[in-house]
Amino acid sequence: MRRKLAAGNWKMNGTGGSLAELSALAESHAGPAAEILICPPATLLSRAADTVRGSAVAIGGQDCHANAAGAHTGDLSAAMLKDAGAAAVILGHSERRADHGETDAQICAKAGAAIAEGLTAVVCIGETLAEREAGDTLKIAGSQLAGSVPASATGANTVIAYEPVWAIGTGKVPTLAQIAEVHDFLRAELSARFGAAAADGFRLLYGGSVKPSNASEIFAVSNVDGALVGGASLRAADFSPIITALEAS
Ligand SMILES: O=C[C@H](O)COP(=O)(O)O
Repeated sequence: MRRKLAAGNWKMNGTGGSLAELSALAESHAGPAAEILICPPATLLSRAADTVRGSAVAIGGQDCHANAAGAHTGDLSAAMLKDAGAAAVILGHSERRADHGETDAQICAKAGAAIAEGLTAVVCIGETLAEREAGDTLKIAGSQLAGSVPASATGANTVIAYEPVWAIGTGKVPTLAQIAEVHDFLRAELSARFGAAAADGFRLLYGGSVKPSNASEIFAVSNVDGALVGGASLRAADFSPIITALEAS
């Protein structure tokens, strides 16, 4: 049985004052039925980890380098994230693919490094609007999944987040049938690669304009094991009802 996961990606948002939102979240979900993960900017990782210590909320990074150490100005290794208190790391988010030109091969190497360090790799994939309109959604999902997920991945160390690029921060959400089509496809692709039993262990998150108002219907979709939430994860008042909806699903 897969444990549901509510993951929040704060992206490039948040300073010290934002930690009050984390405290509020931890207090209102003391014994959650779902796993809760918040990925703040790297500048807040240590303080966020201190803030949630002893609670049910885990902390994650938003990227890591594939190498363990060295001359990579501005980058952080998986070991550094772990040292700062992270239990997981988001990799291959579409904003990193677009802003930093990250390729599937680079994301795969980062995920392998994160897994080797004991972090959960949250690997993101998803099509652009042009790709969807060209009828290439499943082709893109399949190739990004195959290229970005390392051979060392298991359901215990890797989570897949399906995030259609056109749904991120736009208020546009795919139909429930469109979400189901991709998630069912991803499960089948994982099954073909890792075998049915192993594939069954991977959590598949949906991401893109998830809000308290649409969370319940999305969580009822086949093979949706949780969400990767951006804007609505910044405030406990918004993220909390999403967690509650996931717990009830
Ligand atoms: O990582 C999170 C996603 O990019 C979703 O962002 P959003 O909930 O603001 O649309």
